[in-house]
Amino acid sequence: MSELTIAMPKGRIFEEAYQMLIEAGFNLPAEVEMSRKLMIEIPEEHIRFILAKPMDVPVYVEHGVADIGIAGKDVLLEQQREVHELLDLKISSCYIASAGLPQTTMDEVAPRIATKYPHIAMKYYKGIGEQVEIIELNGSIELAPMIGLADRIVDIVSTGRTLKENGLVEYEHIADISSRLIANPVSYRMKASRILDLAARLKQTVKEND
Ligand SMILES: Nc1ncnc2c1ncn2[C@@H]1O[C@H](COP(=O)(O)OP(=O)(O)OP(=O)(O)O)[C@@H](O)[C@H]1O
Ligand SMILES: O=P(O)(O)OC[C@H]1O[C@H](OP(=O)(O)OP(=O)(O)O)[C@H](O)[C@@H]1O
Repeated sequence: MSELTIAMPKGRIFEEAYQMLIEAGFNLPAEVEMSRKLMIEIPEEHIRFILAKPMDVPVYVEHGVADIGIAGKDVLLEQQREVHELLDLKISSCYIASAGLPQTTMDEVAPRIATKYPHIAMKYYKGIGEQVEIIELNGSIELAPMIGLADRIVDIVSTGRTLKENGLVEYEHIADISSRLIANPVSYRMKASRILDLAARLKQTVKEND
């Protein structure tokens, strides 16, 4: 059996993705969930996990050091990498929206948009014919309009709690997001049967209304 290297995102996607693999019948030790190891071999399953930052998963897969990986659609839309998207796992569901202080307009010549998704934001505003200035941040995006750094933000919304607690309102719904199974195109050809088997088993565990 060929060996499969799987890039898993650390953080909020990991637990749900890991549970899906277990439900799909993979014999994975609980140690994987607790461990601080960044590379974990599971010889009985001919699987090796790489635990990466969520934004880096498509990098490992594109370069072929991981055959497959699990990544948020937000990351895939932002990075536009050469990877195959095989399956919507329907976990870590959320959406990307624009938001800002209540009753503000976008009247400025080039409104300032704070985001950690500069490509998604630029593409969205270009698509609606709005010229904007993008201010790239790495987190706590909601601070930007509160403190006068930006007119709007483009960010993930899940429960809406962060917006609400910071006195912001949502303006535009930009894209629905969930986690996807992705594959390196060469691995997909060379290890087709293993990858297709894993994708089919995972597909059976997808919860339609997650
Ligand atoms: N509030 C949320 N609810 C559900 N899913 C989310 C939420 N925020 C992000 N996600 C999804 O989970 C993915 C990873 O989020 P996570 O917060 O673990 O990573 P991150 O923001 O890169 O974190 P960090 O930089 O803290 O490691 C995102 O790419 C997105 O697909
Ligand atoms: O609608 P909610 O359920 O409140 O979730 C949305 C928040 O979750 C994410 O932040 P995260 O927790 O990843 O922190 P960050 O600010 O460091 O990106 C996102 O950037 C929002 O701030």
